[in-house]
Amino acid sequence: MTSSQIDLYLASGSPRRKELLAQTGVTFERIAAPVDETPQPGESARDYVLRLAHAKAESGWQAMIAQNLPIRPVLAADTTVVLGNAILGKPENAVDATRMLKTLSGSSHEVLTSLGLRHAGGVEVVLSSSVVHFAVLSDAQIADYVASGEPMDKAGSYGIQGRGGLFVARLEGSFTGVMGLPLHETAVLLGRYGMGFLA
Ligand SMILES: Cc1cn([C@H]2C[C@H](O)[C@@H](COP(=O)(O)OP(=O)(O)OP(=O)(O)O)O2)c(=O)[nH]c1=O
Repeated sequence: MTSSQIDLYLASGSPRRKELLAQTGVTFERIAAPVDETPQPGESARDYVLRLAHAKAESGWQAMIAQNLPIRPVLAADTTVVLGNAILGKPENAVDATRMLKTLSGSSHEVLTSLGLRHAGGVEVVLSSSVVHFAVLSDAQIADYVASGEPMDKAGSYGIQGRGGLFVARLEGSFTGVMGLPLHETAVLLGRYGMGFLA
């Protein structure tokens, strides 16, 4: 593929986002976009997740400029699990993953995924919200799941697309949004800029 055939950059290290974005029919390259993911004091989960998508897209754009790369739009996303007032990000270790899974067991939580698209005219952000109902999990099920390693790089310490899907009794919303990149919203956003299958 020549450089001029590439539509955009994906500012994400997430393998899920790479796999899902390919389904929208766009061609892309990844670009590294490190950002500090610490929530600000008193920040709501919605404000937090939108701020991070914005910051990741902007960081990718600045990396493109700094590296003298061809100018293209930059897409980024952020996924956060919200339980009551608590924002659950990726676990720090197995103990943290166990703690999160115990709080999610037998209750419902919200999963927010924000998209940020940085282009020459500025940044556009979009939010996808889903409600996930978890079954009651036994201590042994949680210990087994944590030992599998699957929770470690995932917000809320589970992956709906993997073994974590066995814990999901019901989902209201977007399966791909929970997984990290809501396909419908992504395709509509990119389509507005003439990219992908919904252009
Ligand atoms: C809830 C849930 C999250 N996740 C993942 C998606 C994201 O990769 C991760 C949330 O962390 P994010 O900070 O959104 O993303 P990331 O650090 O993995 O990647 P990047 O910032 O470079 O784009 O959790 C799943 O894979 N399945 C799930 O069911």
